[in-house]
Amino acid sequence: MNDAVNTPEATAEPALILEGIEKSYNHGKPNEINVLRGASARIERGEIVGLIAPSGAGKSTLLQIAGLLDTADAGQVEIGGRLVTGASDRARTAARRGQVGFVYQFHHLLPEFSAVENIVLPQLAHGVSSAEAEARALDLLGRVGMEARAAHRPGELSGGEQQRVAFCRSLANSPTLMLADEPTGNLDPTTSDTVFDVLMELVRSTGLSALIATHNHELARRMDRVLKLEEGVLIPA
Ligand SMILES: Nc1ncnc2c1ncn2[C@@H]1O[C@H](COP(=O)(O)OP(=O)(O)OP(=O)(O)O)[C@@H](O)[C@H]1O
Repeated sequence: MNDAVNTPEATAEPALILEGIEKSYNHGKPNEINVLRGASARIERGEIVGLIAPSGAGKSTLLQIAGLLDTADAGQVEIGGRLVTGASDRARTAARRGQVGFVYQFHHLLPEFSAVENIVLPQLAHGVSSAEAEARALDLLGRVGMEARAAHRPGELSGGEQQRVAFCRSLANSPTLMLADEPTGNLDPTTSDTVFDVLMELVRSTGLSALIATHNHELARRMDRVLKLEEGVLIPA
């Protein structure tokens, strides 16, 4: 196995710093809801951190802000040592595409393309040559035990296999940080267990940092440490 895909540097800045993140919805209205009330966290390079929270506590909101898909009302986000709060939309988009890989509960793979093509396409959009993109896609598929399924379309794969491909796609452009929102939440418990192991091995073998939200406390315990989102702040679990 080739470990050169994304090796963290010992002296590198933390992968993610969240400082005093606040977020409300329906601001100023009777139904205003203060979801995040000063959430702070620091994820070092190569660290895998679990995020647990009761339903509706604001886990998806937090991940979207950390991944620059949404903006906070207050507080700061730093990715790889760069302060991205207050940066232009263009700079935020560049930081998101270059540094963050997302994994969702549902795979969102393109149904008309094969597994390998689903991982190649984001790289082509990033200016990588097709030969290089295919080599990287096949390397990633090999890491999750899917090399024999590379030519299959999502509809020809099981739910767990589809999710493995989605993990690879999230790493297509060599991010430094993976953000995952219930990455095995739509799978049956046994498959979820196995596929979660595959995800952990993939993250570890590529030296990535990750923040992985799950309702499953057993899965959370497999990570380096766990944060709990409670009353709008992050506390050690
Ligand atoms: N765009 C929005 N407008 C208004 N309220 C919203 C919006 N998005 C989320 N909320 C509310 O903010 C709260 C947090 O939502 P969020 O989706 O972050 O929770 P969650 O912890 O991810 O929940 P779950 O585990 O059930 O997915 C919820 O009460 C939700 O209804």
